[in-house]
Amino acid sequence: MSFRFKPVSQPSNPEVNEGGEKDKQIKTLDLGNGSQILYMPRFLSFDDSWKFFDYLNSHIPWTRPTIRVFGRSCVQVLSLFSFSHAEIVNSLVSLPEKPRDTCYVASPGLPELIYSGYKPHAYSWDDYPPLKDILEAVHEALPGSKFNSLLLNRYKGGNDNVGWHADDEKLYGPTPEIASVSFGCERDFLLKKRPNKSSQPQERRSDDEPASKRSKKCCHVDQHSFTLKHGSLLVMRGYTQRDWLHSVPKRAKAEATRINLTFRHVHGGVLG
Ligand SMILES: O=C(O)CCC(=O)C(=O)O
Ligand SMILES: [Fe+2]
Repeated sequence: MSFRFKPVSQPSNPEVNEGGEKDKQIKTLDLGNGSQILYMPRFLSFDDSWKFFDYLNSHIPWTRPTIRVFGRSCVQVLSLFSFSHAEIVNSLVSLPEKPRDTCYVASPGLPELIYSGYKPHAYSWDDYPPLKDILEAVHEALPGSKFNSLLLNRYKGGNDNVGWHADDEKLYGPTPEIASVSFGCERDFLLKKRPNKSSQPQERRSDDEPASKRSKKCCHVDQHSFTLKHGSLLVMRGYTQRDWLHSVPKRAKAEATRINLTFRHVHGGVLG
């Protein structure tokens, strides 16, 4: 199964902030010190994006890894030896290890991905042809980039989320480029600067300003937020994974499902 579709084309000058036509809009955000974000709200058309959403929702082998924990009070856990084997087994409950469904797709011969202590099975692109169509569109929009792996996330409502983290695993190299395509329910994507180890404020600050104002100024440039739209593409580049954290927080009002694809390049495989 493969979809024919037209990616919304890129404006001739991708450096232009909020380029001419609404369809072709690209926003670039320079985070400083060699980190950049690029955002195309209408990367794929509305209708194609719903086709992809329906396909992915029903065909991807989504899993939500669980951990088995003893479902009694902590005090009782301390005296586990007083329970029979059957009692212990009956008391085990499964808790979600990740608050969202995930799946991993990768080209053959790549080093295994291990993240947050979890080693996902690597599925093949050939099993899910529409993923190859989306990959092709991403490559077309980002000339010179080459992605060979994909982490998929499904958020089945406002409780599903991803906490603050950076995708800074060694196998992505020192300056990973991550291309993130979103379908379905809009969710907030937050970025915040990692604490500066030297703890020296980088901005000039005026000491006769009230402290509340100073901290407001400081936090303003150290945090950014995007509402990731259906069919959008967000790219994290340069040192974003080294210097910034990102998250998709819980949102009580986001009742519908969102599917997100994050394309990455793993070093050291057949494709190098
Ligand atoms: O869902 C998103 O937009 C972000 C997902 C993410 O950060 C990840 O998979 O590492
Ligand atoms: Fe991430």
